[in-house]
Parts: sequence; C-alpha cells; structure tokens
Amino acid sequence: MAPGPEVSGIDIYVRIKPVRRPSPRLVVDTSENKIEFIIPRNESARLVNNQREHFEFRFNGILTAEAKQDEVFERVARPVVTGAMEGYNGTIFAYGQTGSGKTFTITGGPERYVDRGIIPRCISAIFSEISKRSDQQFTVHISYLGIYNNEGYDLLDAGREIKAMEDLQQVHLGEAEDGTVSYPMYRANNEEAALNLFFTGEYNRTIGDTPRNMASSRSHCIFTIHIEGRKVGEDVVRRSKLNLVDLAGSERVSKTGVDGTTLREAKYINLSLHYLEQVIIALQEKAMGMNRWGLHGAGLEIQFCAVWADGWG
Ligand SMILES: Nc1ncnc2c1ncn2[C@@H]1O[C@H](COP(=O)(O)OP(=O)(O)OP(=O)(O)O)[C@@H](O)[C@H]1O
Repeated sequence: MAPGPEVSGIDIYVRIKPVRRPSPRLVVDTSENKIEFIIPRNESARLVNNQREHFEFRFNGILTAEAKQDEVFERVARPVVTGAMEGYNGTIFAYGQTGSGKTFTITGGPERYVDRGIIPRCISAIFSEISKRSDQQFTVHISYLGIYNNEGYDLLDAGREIKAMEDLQQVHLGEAEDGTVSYPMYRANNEEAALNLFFTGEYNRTIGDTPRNMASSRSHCIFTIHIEGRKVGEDVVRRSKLNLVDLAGSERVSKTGVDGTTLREAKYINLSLHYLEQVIIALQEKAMGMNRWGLHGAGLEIQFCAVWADGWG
C-alpha cells in the first residue's frame, strides 16, 4: 500500500449562526474569507487608552448565516468523506460557545429533515458510495463516545437499558499504534443500521439531568465511522476513521463565581480544549507552514468548524 501524506491538511471554516439582530460590530468579507470585529474603545477607562478596536480573522471558508445544512455538508464534510473512502482518516469538529450551533451543525436540528446535520449526511454519503463500488468489499463499524470530566462513556451500549447517565458504560479511550481501539464499536451493515445506532446514541445523550447529561454543553461527543475496505480478490485492507465531534462549550469560566462541580467541569473542558488548540496549531504549522491562528478570538454567534485528514488509517 502506498503511504499517504502524513498530514494532508487542516481547513478551518467559520459558520455564522442566523440571529434576529446581526451585530453591527461583525463585518464579514466572503471574497477574502475574512471576518472583522470592531470593538469600540471604552473611553472612560484611562487617559491614555491603547485598547485594540479592530480584530481580523481569516479562514479557509466562511459559511454565512444563509448557508443551509446541505451547503455545510458539501463544503466541509464531502471532501473528508471522499478521503475516508480512500483510506484517509478524517476529523470534523465543531468548536464554539454554548448555543453557537455546534450540535445543530454536527447532528442536526430536531424538527425538519432538511436540518439533518453532518453525521446523518456522512452516513448516507458513505453507504451510497459503497453501493457504487461493486469491485470492493466494505465493513463499517460505528462508535459513539461521550467524554465528561476526562472519562469516556459508550453512548451505544444498546444491549442495556439506560435510565441514568451513571448507567452508561465507562470505557477506556485508548488507541493502539495499529489503530485498534479499546472502546466498543458496533457493526452497521447498511445505512439504516448506522442511522439506528446514531439515534440510540442521540437518545442516550439526553438521559439524566439536563445540566450534566451528554447533550449538555459540558461534554464532548465523538461519533466515529470506522471503514474497512478491500478490493475483491486482493488481500490489502484499507482502514480509515471518520471522527465527527461535537465539542463541549468553549466559553471560559472566570476564576470567581463558580465552584464545586461546575468548576471541576470547566477545568477539564478548558484543559482539553487547550490541548486541542495545541494539536491544531502543530498540525497547521506542519501541514502548511502557516501563521499561528487564534482559536479564541471570535464572538458570540460564531462557531468554528475544523476539518483535517491526517494520513492513512
Ligand atoms: N444555522 C442554524 N440555523 C437554525 N437554527 C440554528 C442554527 N444553528 C443553531 N441553531 C439553533 O440554535 C440553538 C442552539 O444551537 P445548538 O444547540 O446547536 O448550540 P450548541 O453550540 O451545540 O450549544 P451547546 O454547547 O449548549 O450544546 C438550537 O435551538 C439550534 O436549533
């Protein structure tokens, strides 16, 4: 098997959530893939006031407030799905503050079919692609994990009746060098089976008290499609993983005003997002030799989606 590139790229998109009153402080320039924030100086602050008023961020793409779910899928996810079918690992994650639309983007809105998100669209695209490739045999497995306070939980523990978050099976999140995973994954023979696993996971995310369950903004959720492909009559097996990640809310918690459980949750979230930021910076520098890129700059109705394909499975 010919080796693929170690890192083939990381693309960062910003999706702007439709809001009733768009902020006049946010200027979107789609031709330059640039957004600007104008934050007026607080003149009463000091006599000499050097406070910065103008912030500018560039992205690989901007999904404006008018962008619908199908456009988001085609621009952000389709290339990663294509890569996964060819044996490249890929990851798509949504990063942003609570309420910025991460879950809407990754899993979808609850009311309308057109609002289905990246996960069900990736499932459909993969099985549609499999049906076209009669010269290849594929095996698909699904895993869906929740991470709360650094502990991993299996959201697809379908064999057991889950009544409380504590009933979810705790799992080890490790991965061996050859890609073998230590957490459970479940075989999906067709699109319907994969979607049923997705629905089971979605249901299990909502179990337990709202502030603490896996649908809340305090846990990360990772839906992974594990693909194994082999040309008919050949022994070489290509394995890839497509990770679709709904991250915990990115808001920073100030040092005052929170304690106990909330502070503990915030510490884990902040630490894991900090590591993620380091990974993105390292990957981006490695992939493109580009400038450092600030993950924490954007405002309330903004959300980041990042995509990367990171080599052979
Ligand atoms: N692009 C969009 N179009 C229409 N509605 C949207 C869009 N993005 C988000 N929403 C709606 O905004 C609300 C908040 O979105 P969502 O729950 O996805 O945010 P979140 O970032 O996942 O928050 P949390 O961190 O709390 O999980 C939901 O009611 C969702 O349906």
